Amino acid sequence: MDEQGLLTRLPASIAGRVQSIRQAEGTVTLVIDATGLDAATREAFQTACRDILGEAEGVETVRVAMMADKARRRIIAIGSGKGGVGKSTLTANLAAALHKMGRKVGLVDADIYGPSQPMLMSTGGAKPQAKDEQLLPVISPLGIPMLSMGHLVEPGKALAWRGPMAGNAFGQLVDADWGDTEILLLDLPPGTGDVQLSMLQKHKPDGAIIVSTPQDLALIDAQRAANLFDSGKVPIIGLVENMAGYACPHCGEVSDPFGRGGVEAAAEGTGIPFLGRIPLALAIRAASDAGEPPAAGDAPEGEAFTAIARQLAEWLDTPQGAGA
Ligand SMILES: Nc1ncnc2c1ncn2[C@@H]1O[C@H](COP(=O)(O)OP(=O)(O)OP(=O)(O)O)[C@@H](O)[C@H]1O
Repeated sequence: MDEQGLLTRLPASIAGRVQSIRQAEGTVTLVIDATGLDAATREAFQTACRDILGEAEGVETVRVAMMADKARRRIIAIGSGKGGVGKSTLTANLAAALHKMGRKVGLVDADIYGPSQPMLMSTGGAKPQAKDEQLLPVISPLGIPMLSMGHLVEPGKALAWRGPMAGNAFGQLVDADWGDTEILLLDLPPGTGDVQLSMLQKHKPDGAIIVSTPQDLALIDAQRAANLFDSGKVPIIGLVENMAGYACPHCGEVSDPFGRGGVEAAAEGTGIPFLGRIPLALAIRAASDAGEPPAAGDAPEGEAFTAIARQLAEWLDTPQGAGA
């Protein structure tokens, strides 16, 4: 029986609340909107789903996830095996694109080596307030709540931090008062050492995106990042290739200074989804330096970011992304 067929078996009161239903190898996974339901009704809905769908042909297991009234906040980490590959640029633009799509997105810049989000999001110099010992995020000109290591310490000061220290400061950022933020994007420090590991242990993200440039060396590092997330049991949403092909601003010819297709091939080899490529473009760098993420506007250089943000949004709506 297909998913639609399974859905019709459920009473309308439950079926109307089903956010997603997926069936694979005898397991049916349901995500149900539990807004306004009391504990007894939730329990009853879960039991009914298990009983009714468990009787359908070919169904062995029924998994039901109830999304609480206040949607659970999902943390998505953006990582890279090495620095300078565009991890922060991607994170800022994913935040801008998701915000534009109407998602309640916030941004944590955990990059102690070079916190660049204050510049990318035009919040340099802002000092976060605290209430009851909890930090209050700074609101960017785009309306995106954010906190950065750069808001907490002077440039360069956090560089010598070791894992536990960085982990504590990071905990303060993630445990801030994020209000109704539903998606928290996490700009991780580049690399795969104890600093990153301690951050993942402190707050396990719900999913991770890995950024790489097309060079072989960057790809080897990206594989290390994949191993780091695997060992922390963080699902990898996919790989993004940045600085892929250079469009000459004078003649328009596209060249591939770092090769082409390497990240996609690497993704294929490891079974990690490939989310897309972002060209190396002067306009991206100029907009980033000006604190105006291109994905916030309608300029063509924002499109590649928006396409990736759309895939992230889709992943978040799957049972796995919903934490089912
Ligand atoms: N697609 C792109 N086209 C042009 N410039 C880019 C692109 N992506 C990133 N850059 C530029 O490359 C530099 C490094 O980018 P970014 O700071 O995002 O990298 P990163 O991986 O976060 O680095 P790190 O975390 O090591 O500081 C920045 O100057 C940024 O503007």
